[in-house]
Amino acid sequence: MRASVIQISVDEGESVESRRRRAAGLVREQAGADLVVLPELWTTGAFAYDDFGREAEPLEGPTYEAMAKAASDAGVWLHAGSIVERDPDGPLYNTSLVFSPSGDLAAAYRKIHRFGFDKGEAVLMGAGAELVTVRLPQTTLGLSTCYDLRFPELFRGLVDAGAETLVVSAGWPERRRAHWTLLARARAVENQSFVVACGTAGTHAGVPQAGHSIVIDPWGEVLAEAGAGEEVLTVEFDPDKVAATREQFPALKDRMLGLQPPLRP
Ligand SMILES: O=C(O)CCC(=O)C(=O)O
Repeated sequence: MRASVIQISVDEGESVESRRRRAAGLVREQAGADLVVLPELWTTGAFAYDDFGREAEPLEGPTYEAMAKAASDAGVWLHAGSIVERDPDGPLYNTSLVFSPSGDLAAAYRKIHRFGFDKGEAVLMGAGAELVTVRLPQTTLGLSTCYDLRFPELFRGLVDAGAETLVVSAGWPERRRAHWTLLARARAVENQSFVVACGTAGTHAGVPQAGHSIVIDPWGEVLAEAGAGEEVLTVEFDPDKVAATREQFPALKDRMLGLQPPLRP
């Protein structure tokens, strides 16, 4: 299986419209890949909180249109990263879109863990409530977005729902790059799954982005890692390695579910 991870640069100097055109062009160039992945909020930038309201779009808005067409032009499964979704009956959401090679929407995932504590995304957006997996011919994807990476129970839930390849679409800041790499590898090892983690390059809203998109196998080995700048990371991997790893080292079978807190403090 071949995956292309598009670590696009998100900088204020470029308009959203121009970046959308460029992203669509980069997706088209990946014809022949099985899976193409874009990062979180690459239209506005994950930290451009002031732009969220202005750039919010309905689910089937301009980014949806451009990405559906790019997926079908390239004939690839496309995780199109996330958009600021304006729900007509509710708040804004940080919503990831996955398209099939015919350009149909296969899944939408609303980010569950919002970043910012008591500001930014955490107050500007609503929280998703549903885990989302997507069945591809070669593997089952489990979807997550950026800050979700810090919450291992979300990934366990995805694995319980059948995920074998955990996709992390992110706009992770350079300041915490060490956490990004460490947590991505931990999620791969503990879940005996591939991790395909796609971040952004560039600087927006004064926040330099980490880049360093990374693809990790179920044993925790790094198959490919990007640098800091804009880059398309292309990697081949064997999806059967998930079943083989889980069989050879069946740690997931030793889970002790329903542990109780201590009886005495
Ligand atoms: O958890 C982090 O350090 C970064 C999270 C983040 O930037 C986000 O979720 O947008």
